[in-house]
Amino acid sequence: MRMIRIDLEHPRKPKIPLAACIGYFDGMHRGHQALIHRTEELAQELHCESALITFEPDPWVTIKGMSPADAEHITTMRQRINLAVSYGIENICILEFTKAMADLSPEEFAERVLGQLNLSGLVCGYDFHYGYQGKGDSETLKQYGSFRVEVVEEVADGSDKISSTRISKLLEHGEIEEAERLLGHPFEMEGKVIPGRHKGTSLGFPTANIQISPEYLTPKPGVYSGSVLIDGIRHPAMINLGHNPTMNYTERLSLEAHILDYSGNLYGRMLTLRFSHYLRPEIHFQSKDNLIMQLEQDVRSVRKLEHA
Ligand SMILES: Cc1cc2nc3c(=O)[nH]c(=O)nc-3n(C[C@H](O)[C@H](O)[C@H](O)COP(=O)(O)O)c2cc1C
Ligand SMILES: Nc1ncnc2c1ncn2[C@@H]1O[C@H](COP(=O)(O)OP(=O)(O)OP(=O)(O)O)[C@@H](O)[C@H]1O
Repeated sequence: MRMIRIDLEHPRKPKIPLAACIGYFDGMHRGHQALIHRTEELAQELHCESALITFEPDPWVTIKGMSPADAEHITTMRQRINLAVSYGIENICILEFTKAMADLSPEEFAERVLGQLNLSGLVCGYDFHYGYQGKGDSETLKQYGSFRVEVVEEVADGSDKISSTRISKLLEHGEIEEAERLLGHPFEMEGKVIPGRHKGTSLGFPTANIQISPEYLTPKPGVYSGSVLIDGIRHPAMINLGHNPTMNYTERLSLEAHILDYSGNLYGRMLTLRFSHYLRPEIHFQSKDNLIMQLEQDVRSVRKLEHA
């Protein structure tokens, strides 16, 4: 995989011709995957490499002045890149999306930004808009670009388009199975394992505490069944996104996982928590023993759901 960073101040031109798709691609859902698939076909047809063009930061941050911490996503930039590569994309082009770039007219954007990319073909969705006030679309791309433009029709599920917004809402309501169906892959949150307060160990349920990237949206707080991949082995896990009211209340939401059938030191490692089912809300128990009884019940639920 090759990373190509594009900005307005330092124009450059990669030597290899590219067939690319363009967008923000939060979640890399089934609609986005349709674009990737078409891009790979086009790359073969035009004898060039495949690429995905995306923006940093989120266009909402640049255009609407939203703070980066308020722009919440299903996937981090790192996950979007890894997913694109896992679906076969060879080059990732990141546009440094400044106010100056956002203010370019559709014609200027096609020339000064896309013109830097040695494009033979460009794939976009039927509703893709770009350029100052979103005035550009696939027709202006055909008009101003010196490459072939392909438009992918709407990928819908039921009567509605599959969209990042639709999937975000499902996650905020804890509807993990439905989110996974529209994503076309499991919902996962990744982060570094940081020290907790060692209360979990005293309960008989040690946990890996995950540093939550500010890039993420907040899924519905509560307890989930899921799994974690460690050294090539997938372990069932029970995940808590909450405030730990019984043992050690924390103001900020904490994300932690008790990994079944695993003992070892995970501090400092990157872990990817895969969410598969919402189990229950977090409960403020009257005693430590009641919490332990509930956690034992949660282990049984996880074993059943994760077939472990
Ligand atoms: C799967 C799971 C479910 C949990 N459910 C609850 C709960 O319902 N109520 C609660 O007060 N704490 C709950 N906790 C939090 C634990 O009580 C405990 O505070 C935490 O695991 C200790 O974290 P530490 O590693 O920072 O010491 C849960 C933890 C896990 C891993
Ligand atoms: N369901 C879909 N069907 C077809 N094309 C889509 C679909 N969802 C997004 N696209 C296209 O994929 C590209 C990347 O989408 P991007 O995430 O930038 O925009 P979006 O339309 O805001 O996505 P979403 O609606 O999922 O938030 C764009 O060209 C967009 O038009």
